[in-house]
Formats: sequence, structure tokens, C-alpha cells
Amino acid sequence: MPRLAISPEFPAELGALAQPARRDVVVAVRRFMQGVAGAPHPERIRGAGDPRVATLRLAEGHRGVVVRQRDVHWLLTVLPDAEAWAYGRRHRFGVNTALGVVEMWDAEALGRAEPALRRAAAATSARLFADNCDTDLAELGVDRRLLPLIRLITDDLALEALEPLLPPTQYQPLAALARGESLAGAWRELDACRAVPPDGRPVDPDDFAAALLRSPDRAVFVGSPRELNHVLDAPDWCVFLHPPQHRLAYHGPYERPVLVTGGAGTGKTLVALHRAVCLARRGAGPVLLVTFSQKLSADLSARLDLLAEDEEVRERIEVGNVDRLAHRVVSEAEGRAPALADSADLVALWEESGGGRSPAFLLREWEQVVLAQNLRTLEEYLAAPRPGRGVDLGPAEREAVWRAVEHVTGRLRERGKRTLLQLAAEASLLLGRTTGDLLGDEEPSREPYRHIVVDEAQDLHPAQWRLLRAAVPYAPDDLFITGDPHQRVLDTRVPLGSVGIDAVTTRLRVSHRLPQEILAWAVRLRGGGPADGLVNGAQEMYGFRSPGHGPRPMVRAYDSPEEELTGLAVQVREWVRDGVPPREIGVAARTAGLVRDARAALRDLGVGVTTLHGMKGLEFRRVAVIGVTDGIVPAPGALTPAAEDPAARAHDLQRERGLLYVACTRARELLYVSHTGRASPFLPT
Ligand SMILES: Nc1ncnc2c1ncn2[C@@H]1O[C@H](COP(=O)(O)OP(=O)(O)OP(=O)(O)O)[C@@H](O)[C@H]1O
Repeated sequence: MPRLAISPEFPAELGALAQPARRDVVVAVRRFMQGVAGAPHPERIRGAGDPRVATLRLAEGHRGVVVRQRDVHWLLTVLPDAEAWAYGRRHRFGVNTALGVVEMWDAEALGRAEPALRRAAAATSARLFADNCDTDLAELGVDRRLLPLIRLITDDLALEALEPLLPPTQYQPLAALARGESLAGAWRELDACRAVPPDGRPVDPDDFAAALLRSPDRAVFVGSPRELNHVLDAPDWCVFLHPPQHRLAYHGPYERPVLVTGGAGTGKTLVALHRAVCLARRGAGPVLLVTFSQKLSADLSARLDLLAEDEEVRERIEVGNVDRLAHRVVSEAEGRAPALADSADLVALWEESGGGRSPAFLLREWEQVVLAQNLRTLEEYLAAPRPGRGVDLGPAEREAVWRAVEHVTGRLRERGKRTLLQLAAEASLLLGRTTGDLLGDEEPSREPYRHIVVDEAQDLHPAQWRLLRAAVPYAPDDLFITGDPHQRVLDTRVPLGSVGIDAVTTRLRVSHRLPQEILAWAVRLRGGGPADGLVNGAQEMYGFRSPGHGPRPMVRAYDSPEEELTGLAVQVREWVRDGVPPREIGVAARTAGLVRDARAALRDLGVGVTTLHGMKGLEFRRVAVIGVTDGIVPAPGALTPAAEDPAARAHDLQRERGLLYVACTRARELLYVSHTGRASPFLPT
């Protein structure tokens, strides 16, 4: 029976076909896989540059194009007959001799570029790769069929013009050499293109099947009709990860916790989802996939349903948020659901606490110093560092603050209420009790999970990290964490090392969501500077890039709020008229009032409107952010007065900036930003 591998273009082209051709194609591919009588068979293409290329007749007037070697068939695309034959003639295929991955390129398009390269080469004796001999290039996997063309390249611009026509595994090492890097530097670029770590054996360029297995971004083998259906029906991110994403998600056991950072749209959530599935397939024990809020966990759960097509695997993964975990652990230990303190109660308690500072100051001190370091006594508090707090407190002031903390916690206790962070701290203590009830018959119920995968990790509080640490045993593959310190929307900034998580950090650099134009604008908005938290030290934005292009963000200034809302409605209507489904449009604003007004202005359109906070973790084709006006963003009420605590104010400003950055980086295609009067100081000029 033939072995069949599907390329990512095939489901995309299939999706573009009308019925009944689409159905016929699926039936024909299934029959081909099963080798049943009457199944389509490979037919040679006259004049094809590669004898391994053939077509399969899949429906009336439509053919699939395959590259075959013995029983292995790589199904590339499905096209009308004449186009399929032309496709087969145009393309060349190979195995990269350095990495062992499959490559293909459009030889006809490259041929069309050749005369211009020749003309440029005739005018100068300069050659970009003059210092690199053929052996060097061959060692870097440069295909000998491409060498004559590469030898014509005179400068960086000519190489850049060829980028879209060359396989990335050919272009990347050449671009590194062109930047003046050594062979070792070019090898580093190549290594970043690997999805599967090298197995130590030399690459056999004639073993196409092995090369396909090393290229999960270009081909996936399907062994049953169920697998075929999954590849054809599931969204592409379920099946084809980019090499660095794949390498991280499907790595063998990690000896230590892993932290994956990366800018907006680099695929952190996808990697977290795939890792959860990979761990669940191994079946060593329950997996918790955890994120920051309930809304995001519902979204993760829906995506996981698409990804984990095997029910048994899906059932091994629990999706939740940290607050819910804390709540459950405490409920189970106490036999009833704990009552939660609301924020109005808390403000009133801090007011009456006599701590000598504003309620906001005292609350921060409690959450960011006392609860963050799990301080239990006045002595511990007096001796504790207060990182991130801008106002020094002498011993007498600290004592006053401590009395205020005791007052508030005491009152809460009397009322039988706790905050979510208190629950997290208690839950981690409950899970951390190693002895359990020594007199009882029951085993202590500690470490309910074998693996925990954390997404949106930048906003977790130390108490929540301690809970997660206590919920999983120290063992290989215990914690896999993804997050972006630049997208923090809360105040916590904690290096994982300080909460007992000794993680190996790796970084994703390529945004597959944002076009370059939105990415560059958003990086300027964010300030491009480093962000702390999660990693030790600070994380730079340097190296964050995107392969795609699109229109530049539109920034519109209006004279009045009414005009701004009218402008929004006109813009969104135009998008809907363009054929963009309303669910693919996201609208956001900083204040609840503006959200309400925008909802009213867009009432009949079915478009979602939310706060900047609500945009976290989401993605849309087109995004409008309104009210990006001085006096609204940053929100004055969210800023600590500089006189009270200048460091806290600086953090507040950075957090507000991060919020706007998060909202603006949700757009896959187009971004529209508007303001009334003077623009927010965060907007790039
Ligand atoms: N392998 C892939 N296949 C298809 N699409 C991809 C792939 N990787 C990334 N994308 C695109 O980029 C988007 C971003 O992925 P994801 O949500 O995982 O990124 P993220 O790093 O978690 O983003 P953010 O930090 O901004 O929330 C996806 O929704 C998809 O549009």
C-alpha cells in the first residue's frame, strides 16, 4: 500500500474547490491510500524536470501533484488538469544535504529572474559569495542546481530579491554569509530551521521518506482515513507547526522546566497546546494546561478540542486557570467552597486599617511584598527586600504597615472571607504537606498532576507560581511555560528562579500573526525597551520580526467623541462590506463607557467590542482601537500619584503601555487606531 504524506498547500487548495469536486477528491485520496481497486494511479508528466513528479486524477478535470519514491507519495496540491501539469513541470525538489529536510522551488520563476542577475553581473566584477568556495556552500546544504544562479549575485539587494523564490533552508545560510557571518554563523541560522534534532547519522539525499519525516512543516504522513480527515479538516496550525515551534513542542523529555518566550503572534499558545497533547499522548499522567483567566482557558479548551482528535488523549488534559485550581484545592480540603472578599470590602478595610498610607499603596504592599514573598511574621517583613517599591519604609513605618495587614487579614478571617491570592497561598500549603494525615487511612492528595503547561505566564503572581510548583512533582517534563514579559497587563514581575522554578529559557522570534508594518509600529509604541519578569534580568525585543507584509496601521484624529464613533462605524461597515466576517473584527477601548458607546454604534453589525484587557490572547483579521486619547490612555485612575510612589507610577505607565500594545497586536491584517483631540502620549509619532 502506498505511504502518503500531505503538504500544507493541499488542504488549502482543496478548501478552495467547489462541491462535488471537493468530495470526489477526498474519496479518491482515501482510495489511493487504501490501495483499493480503481484507485487513482501516478501518471508521469511529459517534460517534467524531475522524473519523480507525477499526477493523480482525483476528480473530473482535477489532478493532485505528487512526488514519489518507491511506495512514498508526497501529495503537494490539487489543481485543474492543465495547471497541475504546469505545476509539476515548473517545480524542482531536493533533500537539503546539510539538514536532511525536503526542499522545493519554482525553477521557472527563478529562471525569469536570471536575465536581470546576468545584466547586473555583467556591469561589475563584484560577487557577493566570492569568498565562499563551492565546497563551503555545499557543506551548508546549498543545492548544486542553484549554484550557477547564486554565483551571479552581486550584492545584498539581489539576494534579498530572490528570498521569496528560494527555499528558506537555502536562503537563510546565504543571507547569514552575506551579512558577513562566518560558516559557523550560517550553521546557526540553519540549525534554527530544524524541526527535528539531528540523530547523528549522515543525511542520505536519496532517502526522500526520511527527509519528509524531518520536515513536519512541509509534510505529514497519514496512515488512516481518520488521520486524513483530521489533516484535511483541522485548521493548519493543528497540523503544520513551523520548525522552531515543532522542535519545542515535540521534544523528548525535558530534564528541567522550560520557559518559551516570544513576541506577539510567535506561536507561544500553539506551542503550549501542542506540548500538552504531546505529553498526554505519552500517557505518563494527568496534564494541566493552565492560563491566566477563565475567558482564556475557555478559548484554549476550544482550540484543544480541534487539536486533540483522539478522545482518550483529550481526556488526559484538564484546561483551567490558576484561580480555579486554588479554589478547588481549598474547597476539597475544607469540604465547602470558600467565600471571596470583594474589592469594595477590601478598600474599606484598608481605609480603616490605620496603616498611614492610601488603600492602594497598602494593597500593593500586601500583594507585592508580603504575599509575594509569603511573609508570615513582622520580623520576616522587617528583614524582607521590597523589590519594585519606590518608597523606602523605615522600621516604624513597616511596623505600621504590618499592623494594617494584620487588621485586614484578621477582619477577613472573622468574616470568613479570603482573596484569590490568599487562596492560592493556602492551596500551595495544602498541596505541599508531604506527610498528609499520618493517622488516617488515606494517602495525602498531593501533586494532582504529572505535567503542567502554563500559557500567558507573564501575569502570574508568586503565590500562584508556588501553587503550580506544588501541584506537580519535581521530575522531567514537570513544567512547560510560555509567556511574553512585554505583554504584561498586571503588576507582577517575578523571575521564575525566585519562586523555585529553575527553567531553561528559549525564545521564538518570528511573528506569524503580524505583518511587518503593524509589528514595527507596535514595537515603537511599546518603546522597544527591555521588560523584566519571568526571565532573569530583562528581555529585549531585539530580533523580533515577521515574514509578512500588509498595510500600515491607520491612525485617525477626530474633533469630538461623536465623530470618532461615526468614523468607527463607517470603517467597520466598510470592512464588513469587504467580506470580512464580523467575528474576525475586534474593537477595543480603554474604558467601560467607551466600550458601551462603541457597542451602541456597531449594534446591528454583530462585531465584538471589549476593553483593552479583554483583548489579551485573542486574534482577529482586523482590529480597531478607539479612544487612544490623552487623558484616556493611560487611564488617569490607574496611575499612582508620583508624589506617593514614583517607582509604582513608572510601573503603572509601563503596564498601561503594555495594555495598548497587547490590543494593537491582535490584528492579523489591518489595524485602525483613533483618538479625539490630542493623541495618547504612547502613540508613535
Ligand atoms: N504554525 C502555524 N500555523 C499556522 N498559523 C500560525 C502558526 N504559528 C503561528 N500562526 C499564526 O500566528 C497566530 C499566533 O499564534 P499564537 O496565538 O500561538 O501566538 P502567541 O505567541 O501566543 O501570541 P500572543 O502572545 O500575541 O497571544 C496564530 O493564531 C496563527 O494565526
